[in-house]
Amino acid sequence: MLIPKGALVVSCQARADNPLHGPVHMAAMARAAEAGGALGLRANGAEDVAAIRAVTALPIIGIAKVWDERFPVYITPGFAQAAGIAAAGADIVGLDATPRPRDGEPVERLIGRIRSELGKEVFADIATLDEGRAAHAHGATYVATTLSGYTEETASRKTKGPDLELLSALVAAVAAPIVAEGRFDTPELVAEAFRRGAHAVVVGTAITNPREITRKFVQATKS
Ligand SMILES: CC(=O)N[C@H](C=O)[C@@H](O)[C@H](O)[C@H](O)COP(=O)(O)O
Repeated sequence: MLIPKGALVVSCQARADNPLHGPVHMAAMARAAEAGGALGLRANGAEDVAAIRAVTALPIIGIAKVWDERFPVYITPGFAQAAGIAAAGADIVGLDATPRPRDGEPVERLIGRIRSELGKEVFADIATLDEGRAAHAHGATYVATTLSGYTEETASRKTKGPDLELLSALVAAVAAPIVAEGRFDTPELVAEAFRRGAHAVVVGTAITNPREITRKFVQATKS
């Protein structure tokens, strides 16, 4: 299933150190997001994807994060991870589509194999306009601003807010549905992304991470 135009996609992820870690909490989070009007979901790991698949028919962007200090790429670095989340019920496979070193085949080959061998759409997380262009040329269905500010080359772009400039540049130059993701943490920023031509917007932390939301409020008690 594809992500409809104008969709709010909610990313339901909690790392191991987060009290909400685990498929039971993430499936509940996904149900809450759907009840609130989300038209798509993003989730990490086969367990969480399977638990979410069991409670919703919404399109799921599945990713599998693997941290390995030898490689900077951690979002679905190889075909084995992609196959795992596809088998768990993801409709779309999300992956790091930057040309950085990864534990696996080059990203262009990975995208091709996900499409031809798994029959899944590909959601390309990128950090620059050139990476967006390349991901589209390699056959990614969606191109998303997810990694802006999180790669060495773009570290200076990790401002408080999202990378709206990159979003606009991608919309102008890449003939694929462009998804706004990364630090879209207010309804106003979501509206701004759509004004700039985003196909969909993915929101994570601001909706599904109560620890971070609480920290923001606590900060206000100290200012
Ligand atoms: C850089 C990276 O690893 N981003 C991850 C990708 O899956 C997640 O940690 C983010 O929460 C997600 O992209 C949504 O963004 P935000 O939580 O800012 O709304």
